[in-house]
Amino acid sequence: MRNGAPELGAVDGAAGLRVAVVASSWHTEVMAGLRAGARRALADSRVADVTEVQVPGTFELPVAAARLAGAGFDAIVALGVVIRGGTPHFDYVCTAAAVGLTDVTVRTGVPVGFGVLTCDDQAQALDRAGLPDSREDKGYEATAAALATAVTLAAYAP
Ligand SMILES: Nc1c(NC[C@H](O)[C@H](O)[C@H](O)CO)[nH]c(=O)[nH]c1=O
Ligand SMILES: CC(=O)[C@@H](O)COP(=O)(O)O
Repeated sequence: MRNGAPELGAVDGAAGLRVAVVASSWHTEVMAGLRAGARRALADSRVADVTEVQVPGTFELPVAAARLAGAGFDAIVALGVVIRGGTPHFDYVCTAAAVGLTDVTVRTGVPVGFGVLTCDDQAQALDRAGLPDSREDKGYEATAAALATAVTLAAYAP
């Protein structure tokens, strides 16, 4: 079950896009799945111009996305994994990432795929990581969303 998400597949018209994938470094097994899912989505859509940037944590995704959005990329994919601990820190990291990435995409007009898992535990994260036993592939989903948005909005250039 994919919770109503659209079917995953190639994005027509995306082949010539210049795309940056920015990934955080926490929770390496889950992150490997998200990054692989993003690469599958890019390959399915025949996107060849791909730049990968790594940051320490999910909190650092917005500043990296902002810098990349100003560097001429057509779409950005932000990948991160935040797993709840014993304090409210989880809420602050997740909110900062969501608000920060939203600000970047709206302010710059560059589509940003939100590939940040915000999970209560490791099992939830693994189930959404696009790994062999995962039910969902959030890395693929976020990438396909960014590509599709970039293609759609190209017709409405500012
Ligand atoms: N707990 C998680 C973090 N925390 C680190 C922050 O993202 C940030 O790097 C730090 O506060 C320094 O600025 N990051 C994740 O990506 N995932 C977590 O579960
Ligand atoms: C989401 C996090 O930052 C997490 O590592 C914090 O764990 P804790 O709340 O136990 O400090």
